[in-house]
Amino acid sequence: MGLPRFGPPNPKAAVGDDDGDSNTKKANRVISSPNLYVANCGPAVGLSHDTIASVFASFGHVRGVYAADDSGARVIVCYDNDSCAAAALSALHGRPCPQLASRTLHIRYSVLQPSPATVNSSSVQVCLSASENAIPGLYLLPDFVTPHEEQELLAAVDARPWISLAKRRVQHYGYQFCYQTRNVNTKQHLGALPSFVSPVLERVLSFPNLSDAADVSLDQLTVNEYPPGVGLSPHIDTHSAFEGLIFSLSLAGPCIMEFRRYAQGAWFPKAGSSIDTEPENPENCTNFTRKAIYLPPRSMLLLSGEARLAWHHYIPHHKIDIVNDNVIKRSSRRVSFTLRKVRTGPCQCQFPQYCDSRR
Ligand SMILES: O=C(O)CCC(=O)C(=O)O
Ligand SMILES: [Fe+2]
Repeated sequence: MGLPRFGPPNPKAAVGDDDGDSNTKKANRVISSPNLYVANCGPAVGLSHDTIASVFASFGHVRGVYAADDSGARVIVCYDNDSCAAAALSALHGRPCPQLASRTLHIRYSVLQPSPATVNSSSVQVCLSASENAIPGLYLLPDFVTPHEEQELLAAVDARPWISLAKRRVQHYGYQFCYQTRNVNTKQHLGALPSFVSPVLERVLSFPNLSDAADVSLDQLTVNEYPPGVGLSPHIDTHSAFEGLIFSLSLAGPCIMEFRRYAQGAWFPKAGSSIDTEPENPENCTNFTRKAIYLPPRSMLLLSGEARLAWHHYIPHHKIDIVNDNVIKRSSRRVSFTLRKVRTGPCQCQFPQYCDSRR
């Protein structure tokens, strides 16, 4: 389930701002909350959530400290009641705090935000290994290619034409992927996968965790190049388009990948619409379980079974990721090689609510 949601503070709710604005002061007197929005404070400025919690705990029981956004320098501190928040605000706002590296904190009351659009994905616990993440069928192998091989793969794709999408660039091999239908045209074979990817394909054959029956005759490659701050919307790779194993090699830079298991399956019909109309954007749906994993450069991710068929995967649109209180900057680009096998018959999986072959 998503974490508690706290919107940005009401701009009229600032307390102690010395702006002499009588409307602001009036608003300050009437608005209070057990939640504080604290700026100039967070992992990006060297203050862990635990350290922040211990300082704010002098004013009452702290229920939690959450990232307020993806800056790493603004947090939400939640108390049990308004009076603790008021005491912390009046003691700590606007002056250097010796226990927090003498930073001057800027504190306002925060308000609960009803819109799901601001769910803060940076505050989900990010796992460093697939076993810790514990989604059946998800595997991550670090150092799948060497730094030298990484440079060769990047040089190979940079020597070939990129297709520019709105926010990122792509290349397709084997079969063209169509973003409108989220499918491939199986009648239009572009040819064998290029030779620069052969060492990767060979190594995939000995990927641990593959069953003897696994079909790893991968025939479709999509190369994605993400600039910093660009991610990918939540999606399940179309069941009818691709078989059950999806490999994704990360190159040049890291990211986190979030996984969401939606209670309503993969189809989000808008209220009043028929099941055949355009699905609602899953980012507007809130009823899901979430997990996240850190993908370092040169690692290979395998999505199989439940992880491939029933969980949406998503790359948050962040310039930094917060992993165990550490701020990890997205580099100037991340390039991924997604390797799949195009499906020829309908999917007959165990997850009909996520399967377009059953619609
Ligand atoms: O960039 C990645 O690692 C994932 C790409 C992806 O999910 C896709 O192309 O469907
Ligand atoms: Fe995908």
